[in-house]
Amino acid sequence: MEEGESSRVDGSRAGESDGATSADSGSSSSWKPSAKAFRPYVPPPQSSTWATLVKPGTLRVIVGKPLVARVTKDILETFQICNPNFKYSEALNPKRFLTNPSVGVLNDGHDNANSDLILHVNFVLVNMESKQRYIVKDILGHGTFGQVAKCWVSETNSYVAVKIIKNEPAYYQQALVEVSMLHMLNQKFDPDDKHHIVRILDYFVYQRHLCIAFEMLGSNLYELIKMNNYKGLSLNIVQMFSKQILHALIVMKDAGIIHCDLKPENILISTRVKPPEIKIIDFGSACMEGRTIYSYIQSRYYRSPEVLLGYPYTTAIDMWSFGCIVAELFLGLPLFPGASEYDLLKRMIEILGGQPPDDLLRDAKNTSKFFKHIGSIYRLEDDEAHNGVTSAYRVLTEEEYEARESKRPKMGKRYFNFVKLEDIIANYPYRKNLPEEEISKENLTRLALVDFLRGLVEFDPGKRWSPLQASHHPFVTGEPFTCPYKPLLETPRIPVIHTVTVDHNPGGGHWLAAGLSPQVSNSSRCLPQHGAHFQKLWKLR
Ligand SMILES: Nc1ncnc2c1ncn2[C@@H]1O[C@H](COP(=O)(O)OP(=O)(O)OP(=O)(O)O)[C@@H](O)[C@H]1O
Repeated sequence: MEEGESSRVDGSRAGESDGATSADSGSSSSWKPSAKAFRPYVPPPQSSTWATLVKPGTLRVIVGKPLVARVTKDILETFQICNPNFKYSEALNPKRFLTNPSVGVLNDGHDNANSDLILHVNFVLVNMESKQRYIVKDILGHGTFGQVAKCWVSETNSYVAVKIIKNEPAYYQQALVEVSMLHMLNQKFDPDDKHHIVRILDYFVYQRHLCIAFEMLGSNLYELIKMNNYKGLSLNIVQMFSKQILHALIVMKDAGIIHCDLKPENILISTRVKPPEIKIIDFGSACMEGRTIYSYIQSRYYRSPEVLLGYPYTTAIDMWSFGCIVAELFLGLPLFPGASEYDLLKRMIEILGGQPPDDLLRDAKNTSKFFKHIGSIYRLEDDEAHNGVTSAYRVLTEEEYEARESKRPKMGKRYFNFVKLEDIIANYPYRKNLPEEEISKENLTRLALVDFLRGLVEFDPGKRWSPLQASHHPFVTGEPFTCPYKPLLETPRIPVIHTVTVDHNPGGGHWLAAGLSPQVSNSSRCLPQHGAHFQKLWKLR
């Protein structure tokens, strides 16, 4: 049984293949009963229906596949011959629930105790205004905001993913923001679908649930790593995905949108195209730059230092998460798998050999939770890598943290045999089948990767590279890596008032979105530099 399967249905699997059989035909009249749904025929007492005859699957245990195929062929006619009173009624089919729990306790019995709409296979979601029907076939995922269902659209002969938001005002409102931001990104910033952002197709309210239809995508990057047994992906794939994610981040920065939850689970592989293409999904936590409301954002492993410390944040937080994702694609494991926020910060400090800059620590709200202000200047342990940077703050020891917070911080296992980023990347085992002559090329690309990551997982959000700057790095462009990359400064953006107006009456009405214009920025080039960091990088070869 696959992960998550047990939670799908009350015991029985809501199989994709079942759905596909029915869906591919596009009509319920050609529905073929599943072989799993049979038990040997027992003459019914009087008038009987399908529901009284069919109990989920015993026949499969008794007979093999070919026999099942024969027995199930013309099954309705066979039943009719055996018992002329037999009537088939699809309405009486046992429902295969996709929502768990499937007991209707809210919203006149439509919703379960978690405010989720109770779905079953062949449940029909309807946009009442356009009359567009979405036939639910399976569940693709659950999340904070609700459920995502795989739905068949017979008019287009295709599947779409419909996110069905929980029937609660806060989720409804936030989901409208997702609709509005994605619409703006799709229509104004990426009309030709070239920037790796999921397409929104429709939105409507059904049974008091906001439903958002998206293009159907495939597995996410976490699943890809998992399928690869948590081994890292090859550098050319990491490079290809990095480039595509940067495309999306450039557009998002131009639009002034912060995703706020970038992680491998929210990057999906499109099944439509070859070579594989990824798309960013889940704008359910997104916000506009300069209008940041929430402080508790980003999934922990991908959380930026400024969010952790409670410092005003910008689109740069997505670049931090992006850096964490790129490292994870290469390593197969998260770079900073913090078991707690304290553990997360300690890991950042250990791996990067530094700490957030003093001006950030001075102004951040949560500094005292993690740092001690020692007044006199403190010389960081890893001076070599940071050219003798000093600080007036020292990170608390575990004991000091415990004394302050009255609880011991959770500390996770260290997975890598090396501590520093450079060493972790350089010593990561080579792919099994890597030819000898490829090794020096691989080493050089690894150097480029370290240099690339250094610009992304940079403590200082002001120094962290923008997506455009990062997109010119040799690791992304494939140019030979000859020196540490120094991006050109970006032209400051002319401040634009970003307004995201949400249509509070969805169902096919008008879209109101932000009026923005993308800003053109300088391209970047690599300037030679021969600092300690560069020499250290070359030593790795
Ligand atoms: N367009 C899509 N195509 C295929 N699967 C999708 C699509 N959109 C979402 N999913 C699946 O549904 C899951 C949940 O979607 P999403 O992340 O948008 O919901 P959420 O409620 O915001 O989740 P979270 O709690 O992670 O924020 C995803 O992890 C993915 O597996």
